[in-house]
Amino acid sequence: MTSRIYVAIDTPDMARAKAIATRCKHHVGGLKLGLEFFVAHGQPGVREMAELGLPIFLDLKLHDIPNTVAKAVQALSALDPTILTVHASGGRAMMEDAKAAAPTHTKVVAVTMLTSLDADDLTATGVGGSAHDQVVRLAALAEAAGLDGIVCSGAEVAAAKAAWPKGFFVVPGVRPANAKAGDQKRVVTPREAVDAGASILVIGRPITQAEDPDSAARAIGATI
Ligand SMILES: O=c1ccn([C@@H]2O[C@H](COP(=O)(O)O)[C@@H](O)[C@H]2O)c(=O)[nH]1
Repeated sequence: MTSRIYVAIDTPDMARAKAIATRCKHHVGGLKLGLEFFVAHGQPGVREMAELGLPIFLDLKLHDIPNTVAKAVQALSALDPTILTVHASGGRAMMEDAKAAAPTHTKVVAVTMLTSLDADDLTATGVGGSAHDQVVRLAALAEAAGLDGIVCSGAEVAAAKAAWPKGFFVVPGVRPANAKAGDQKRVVTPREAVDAGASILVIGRPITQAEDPDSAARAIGATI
C-alpha cells in the first residue's frame, strides 16, 4: 500500500533536497515542495525533484485576488502537481478560479488555519471563535468553491470530515510522540491523524532532520 506520508522537503539546497528525497523515497508516498524550495529553484527545481518518480505536492499556499491566483495556477500547470494549495481565506471566487485553472487531476486543497497558530493567534488576527469553528467554516467554503479538500490540523480533521465525507484532508503539524513541536502549535501524532481521518500526512523535520531520514520515515510509517 502506498504510504500516506508526504515528506516536506523544506530546504533551499538542491543537493540536500535530492539526498533526503532519495534516502526516504521507499517509505513515503510523495514529496511536498513549499515556498522555501520553490523560491530558490522555481519550476526547473520542481521538475528535477519529480524525476525521482514520486508524486509532487506543490505547497505554494497561493493567496491573492482571483485573477492573479488563476494566472499563477495556469503558469504552474505544466508541472502537473498531484496536489496544489491555496489559502481558503482568499475567498470563494479565488478558490473557484484556482480550481478552474488547475489541471483536471490536480487536487486543489485550501489551507484553513495554519498549524503554527493557536486560539490566541486567531483572536489576534481579528477572527472570533475557536480553531475548530474556523476550520469547519473554511472547509465549507472550500467545498462550496469546488475544491478537492483542505489542509488542517489533526485536531480538526474529524469534524471537517464529518461535514465533508468525500473531502481530501491534508494534515501537517504531525509529530511522533516525544518529538519537538518547534513552531507548530496544533500537533498530533501520526497515528492520531490517521485515526481522525487524514487522507495524507505532511511530515518535515521529524524525518528531514533525523540522522537517518530513511529509518525515521520507516519508523513513522510503521506506527500508522
Ligand atoms: O497549516 C500548515 C500548512 C502547511 N504546513 C507545511 O507543512 C510542513 C510541516 O513541516 P514540519 O517540519 O513537519 O513542521 C511545512 O512545510 C509547512 O510549510 C504546515 O506546517 N502547516
